[in-house]
Amino acid sequence: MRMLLIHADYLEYEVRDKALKNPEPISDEQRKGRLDEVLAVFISVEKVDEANPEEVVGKAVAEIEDVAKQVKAERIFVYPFAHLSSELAKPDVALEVLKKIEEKLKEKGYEVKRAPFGYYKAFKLSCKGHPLAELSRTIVPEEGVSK
Ligand SMILES: C[C@@H](O)[C@H](N)C(=O)N[C@H]1[C@@H](O)[C@H](n2cnc3c(N)ncnc32)O[C@@H]1CO
Repeated sequence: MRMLLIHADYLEYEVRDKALKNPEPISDEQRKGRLDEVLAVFISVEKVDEANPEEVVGKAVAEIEDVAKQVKAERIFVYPFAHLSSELAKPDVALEVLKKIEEKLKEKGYEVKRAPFGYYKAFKLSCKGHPLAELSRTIVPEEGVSK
C-alpha cells in the first residue's frame, strides 16, 4: 500500500464520471464532499496487500494515527487514489481495505470521510505547507507470515 498524507486547510471533491465498470454505489449526497482542517490520505492499495489485507489495514491505521497526532488533525479524509502505484490490488479488495481503514479510524474517535471508490473526481486541496504537511508511507504485509 502507498499513502500520500497531506495536512490541509480543506479537501473537497466532486464525483464526475465512472472510472470502473462497477463503481461503488453512492447516494446523491456522496457526490460532493468537503472537510476543513483535515489530514487527507491518498491511498493506492497494492497487489502485495492481497496476501494479508487485515494486516495492512492495521498498519495503515497506525501510520495515519501517528501523523494525525503529530500534526494535531482530528479529521481524516480517506481518498482512494490509483496513481501512487503500478501494481494495484483488485478493486474489490481495495474497496474493502479502504472501508476497514475508515471504520477503524472512526472507532478511534476521528471524524472521517471517505471519497467514493471507482470514479473520476474533481478535487481541491489546500496544503498547509509546514514541514510535516506532506508525507508518504509504504506499507506491506510481513513476508510469508501466515496468521
Ligand atoms: C481516477 C482518479 O480520478 C481517481 N482519484 C481514482 O484514483 N479512481 C480510482 C479509485 O477510486 C478506484 N481504485 C481502483 N483500484 C484501486 C486501488 N487498488 N487502490 C485505490 N483506488 C483504486 O477506482 C478508480 C479507477 O482506478
